[in-house]
Amino acid sequence: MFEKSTWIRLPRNVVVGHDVLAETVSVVDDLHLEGRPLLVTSPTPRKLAAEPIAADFEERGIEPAIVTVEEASFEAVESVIDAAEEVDASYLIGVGGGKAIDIAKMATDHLDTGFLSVPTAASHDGIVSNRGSVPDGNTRHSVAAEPPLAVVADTGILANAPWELTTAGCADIISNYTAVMDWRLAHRLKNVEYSEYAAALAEMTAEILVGNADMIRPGLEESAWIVTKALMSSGVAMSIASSSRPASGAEHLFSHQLDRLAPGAALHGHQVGVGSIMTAYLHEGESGIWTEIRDALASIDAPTTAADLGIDDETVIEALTTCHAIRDRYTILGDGMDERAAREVAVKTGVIG
Ligand SMILES: NC(=O)C1=CN([C@@H]2O[C@H](COP(=O)(O)OP(=O)(O)OC[C@H]3O[C@@H](n4cnc5c(N)ncnc54)[C@H](OP(=O)(O)O)[C@@H]3O)[C@@H](O)[C@H]2O)C=CC1
Ligand SMILES: O=C(CO)COP(=O)(O)O
Ligand SMILES: [Zn+2]
Repeated sequence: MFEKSTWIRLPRNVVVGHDVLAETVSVVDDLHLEGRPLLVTSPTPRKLAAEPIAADFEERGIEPAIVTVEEASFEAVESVIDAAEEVDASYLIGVGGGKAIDIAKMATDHLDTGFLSVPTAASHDGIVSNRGSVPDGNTRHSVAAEPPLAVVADTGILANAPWELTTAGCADIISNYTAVMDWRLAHRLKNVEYSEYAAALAEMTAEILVGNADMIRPGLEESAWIVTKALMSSGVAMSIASSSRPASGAEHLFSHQLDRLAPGAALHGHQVGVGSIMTAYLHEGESGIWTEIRDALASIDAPTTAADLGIDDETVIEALTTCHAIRDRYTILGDGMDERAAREVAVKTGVIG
């Protein structure tokens, strides 16, 4: 008897383009959301986007509340939950980079309300996904969460964000190549649940981005459009899989370990990009796509070496040889890399000197 079932949760509206920030209230109307919104933002995006959105609500006679978070932490999530209860918020709107959006996402999970995602930086694929990532003790990887009810991605704001944030988002997408390689390996060796649709979508997202890498340049809204669509697709792949597997393999384990060993040294996407160069080499060897991944990252000024990340060689080796143990997720790293082997792959790929 066929008993399989799945529940794929996706945003109802994804609005991307020039000046769409001004459509946020209309997006709320289209969701038939009533009551008072709580805007969750951080200092820079507050002026850029949260306050203009608040003004639009006020013009409609709705008095939004705004809470500003300074760092990604569970204390910040708690403060947002308290603020939402205090103002009796009907729904949340995360306005900012990954920090503001993920804190809104995690708080929403607790409050059982919906939230909108208004990214001001195309810095990683959490802007539309059903995954939330707030550092929790030693845990740095994402946990299951509700995807946003809607996403409003203003390409003008995204194009004017610091270029390094956009290249981090690009690198996070490019790393889908190796994430899917690990997912397929885990499925073949360990019978890990696998979705060809989610894998194909995640891989295609990386292929399209790499194929358009030469069109991705600072300050161009067209570039922001390409990157944002890729981040959306990657987030949808995670929602289809109900897992971050389509977008997170050994390259992410490496990055999460760097978050512990060298906190704040580099952006998430940049770390996973460098990790992807090395894990692609582990999967396919000298003649594999590791050089294409490295060259695609280099073509958009994303880091390709430890030095580019501002992380010393020994920390890279320590992360590479220990990161297999931080999560129950089978990857090409198996039960852990030998130090000499780690040094060899890091040197051969040019990641360390
Ligand atoms: N859910 C998921 O799948 C994932 C979630 N994450 C999470 O996302 C966070 C990392 O995302 P990231 O976006 O790098 O972090 P932030 O939200 O901290 O943004 C990075 C920096 O960019 C600034 N900023 C944001 N938008 C703009 C803009 N338009 N113009 C100028 N500056 C801007 C922020 O300002 P300010 O300092 O004022 O905030 C901050 O200094 C982490 O908390 C991580 O845990 C990471 C990967 C995956
Ligand atoms: O960053 C992510 C996907 O790009 C989320 O992956 P993790 O589950 O490894 O945190
Ligand atoms: Zn990522």
